[in-house]
Formats: sequence, C-alpha cells, structure tokens
Amino acid sequence: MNVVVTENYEEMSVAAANVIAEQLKAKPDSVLGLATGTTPIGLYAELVRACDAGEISFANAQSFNLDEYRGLPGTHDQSYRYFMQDNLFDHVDIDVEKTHVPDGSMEDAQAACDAYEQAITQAGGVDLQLLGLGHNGHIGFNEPCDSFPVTTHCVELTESTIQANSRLFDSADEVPREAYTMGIGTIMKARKILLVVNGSGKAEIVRDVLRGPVVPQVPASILQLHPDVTVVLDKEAAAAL
Ligand SMILES: N[C@@H]1[C@@H](O)[C@H](O)[C@@H](COP(=O)(O)O)O[C@@H]1O
Repeated sequence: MNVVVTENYEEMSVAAANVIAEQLKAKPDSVLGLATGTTPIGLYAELVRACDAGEISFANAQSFNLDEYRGLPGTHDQSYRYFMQDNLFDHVDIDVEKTHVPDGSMEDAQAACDAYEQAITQAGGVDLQLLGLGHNGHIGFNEPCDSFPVTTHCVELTESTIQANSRLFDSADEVPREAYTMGIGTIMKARKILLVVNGSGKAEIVRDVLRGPVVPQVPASILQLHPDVTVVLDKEAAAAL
C-alpha cells in the first residue's frame, strides 16, 4: 500500500487527481471507477482544469460509479448521477453514454444490481477505482456488517450514514433509506485502487482501516489485501497513523 500524506485538502486533491490523470495518459480507454461525497469534489475540479488545459482527455474512457440512492431518479439534485454530471461529466469530454451510475429509479433491486455488475464485467472490469471513506469505514455503501458483500447489491443505510448525508438534504427524513452499491468483491476486482480521505474526523477510522485487523465490521480494511492501492490523505486524516 502506497500512503501519501499531503499538507491540506487542496494538495490532497491535486495528488489524487494526478493518479487518475496518469492512468488516462497511460491508457486513454481506461475504465474508471468513480465515487461521490464531499471528499472528491476538489479532485474532480482539478481533473476538469486538466482537461480544459488539454493535459488529459476522457474521450475514450468509460466510468462506473460506486453507488446510487435507491428511489432517486438521476434528475434529483441529491442523486449521485446528478452529482457526477455537476462535478465532472458536464465539464469534461467524456461520452455520457459511457458513464454508468446504478439506476436508482429501477424498482426491481435484483435486476438493477445484476445489470450493473454485468455491465462492469462486459466493459472488461475497472482499471482504477476511486474511493472515499465513510466515518464508519464504509466504501461505496458497503456498511459495517458480519461478512463482506461480494457483488452489486441493495443495502439499507445505517443511521449514522443517514445522519452524515442528511446535511445535503433539507432534512434527515428526506435521505433515502436504501442504496444500490458495488460489492466489496466488485471493488476488490479493480486493477488499481485510489482511496482519498481528508479531515480530523476520519483520523481514527483511517488508522483502523490501514493498521487494524481486516474485518467486515470495518469494510475498507479489506483494502489491505489488495495488491495495488494508493491512499492519499491530508495530514489531519493521517494524524492517528
Ligand atoms: N456513498 C458515499 C461514499 O461513497 C462516500 O465515500 C462517503 C464519504 O463521504 P464524504 O466524502 O462526504 O465524507 O459517503 C457516502 O456515503
């Protein structure tokens, strides 16, 4: 595991964006696994800048996002599809047809998840998967539980995740209770993984993830077993290491 500690959020964002930029330069038709949340907003802004400047191109790339709220159409301003359009897709040269986010408006959870898993396989798998980290160690929406979920599935969100994400909705009541997410197995199949974390509030969970035992109660701890992981932290998130 390659752990990079940066001074602040801006440096973290640039360092992480550089990993994605290098991937695109080495393989223009990369399959990128993308993430939402507040953590990658600066990283996406840096990718938009690099694309504008002609340093990188997404023209031949494909993308698969980690997760989506169940029940939110892509037009809802808190859906992850909307987030991706707003923060990245609308501002770079990616073909929107080649961008994939689980379809939160599909009622049949099993069908939605199976179709997504199949689409990833058909694309040849993910070359580089970007991840943020939940306060409880979740990645995507793989919440702490008793065994690692393997494939894309429907999850019930924990109360702590609902509370954490409620800041983006008008109230906690409006946060969907379920989501579709890639499984831990789906994530671990990515050829490379890039985990990005900032802020003192995540220092302890970063320590548990990187230095603690590999247990499904800390879902991201499984990354210790992946052969090619880069972790980019700001110094606050790295404080307990
Ligand atoms: N499903 C997303 C995760 O993919 C994300 O990594 C996490 C952390 O979000 P933030 O970066 O806002 O702390 O929150 C959400 O629950």
